[in-house]
Amino acid sequence: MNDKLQHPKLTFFGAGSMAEALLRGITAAELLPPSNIVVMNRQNAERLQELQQKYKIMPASTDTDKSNALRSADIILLSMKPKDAAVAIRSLKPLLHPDQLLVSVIAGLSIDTIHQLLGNAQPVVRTMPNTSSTIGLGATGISFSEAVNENQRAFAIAMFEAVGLTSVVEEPMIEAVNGVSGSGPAYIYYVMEAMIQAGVELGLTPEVATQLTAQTVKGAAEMVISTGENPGELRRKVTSPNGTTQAALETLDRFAFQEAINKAIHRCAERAREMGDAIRAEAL
Ligand SMILES: NC(=O)C1=CN([C@@H]2O[C@H](COP(=O)(O)OP(=O)(O)OC[C@H]3O[C@@H](n4cnc5c(N)ncnc54)[C@H](O)[C@@H]3O)[C@@H](O)[C@H]2O)C=CC1
Ligand SMILES: O=C(O)[C@@H]1CCC=N1
Repeated sequence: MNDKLQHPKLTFFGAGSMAEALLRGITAAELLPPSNIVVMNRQNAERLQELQQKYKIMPASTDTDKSNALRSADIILLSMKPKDAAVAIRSLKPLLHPDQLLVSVIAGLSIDTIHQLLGNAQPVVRTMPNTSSTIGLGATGISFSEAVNENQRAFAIAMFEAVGLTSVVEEPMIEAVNGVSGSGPAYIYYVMEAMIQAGVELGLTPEVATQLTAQTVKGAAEMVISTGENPGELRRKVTSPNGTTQAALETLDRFAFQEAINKAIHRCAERAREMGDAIRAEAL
């Protein structure tokens, strides 16, 4: 990897919750000196000051600073909401040079739509990370446009490996990644909310119910990862015949729990495609 990409200049185009999750993970992993990182948003200067204080990065709040941050970046991380993507990416057209790398975390936004908006075949890395990147336990699907060179590919993978598990997939699989792991933390939080509520109804304090729930989820995940056994095998080891767990699982089946999760994930992927189509309609 040439020196330029060993310490590339990285500009965050968007400074919201996903951007901060990556920023925290990347700075904690010391992948880049904070002085190489510039963060910009639409207009919230206070937000930029907060990120500068927390991560020692450089804010870009004036129009001149923003243009300079985009022109001089080796990598631009597109981290605005899908509804804002078309306008933001079009604004890049007069600023980009051919060897700058765009890295997108934007749900639904395809590489081809980015190319349509820019009118060129800019090197683009399309990803679907999740907010667990904040603590280095992220799960990211990553795909590449043809123009991405080996150094850019290696650094992009290193960026997301710095914040968790990274899986190279063909671009059409990114919506499936969105359904399973991009939005996945929210499904687990939803289950945890219900577990905590039930624990409190049964007499536990909210603190104890939360601690027991969090440790149970963490332990179950670690059992899958460290034993190599699949969730079904591990579930059966918990389920004593006619015992307490079987009674609980039968209740979950009566409420079509697994079917609900399955349909939610398919709907999530479908929504990502809908959002991508909406951005593409703006690009045409
Ligand atoms: N939140 C999550 O768990 C995940 C989010 N994503 C994707 O990350 C992207 C951002 O999501 P969030 O961080 O949740 O949204 P957010 O609303 O928290 O942050 C969006 C940021 O983009 C900035 N922005 C919008 N238009 C801009 C413009 N024209 N110029 C400069 N900055 C602009 C906003 O000021 C804000 O800082 C979305 O596309 C989402 O699909 C992807 C994976 C997970
Ligand atoms: O809910 C969303 O659209 C974003 C993308 C994946 C997680 N959050």
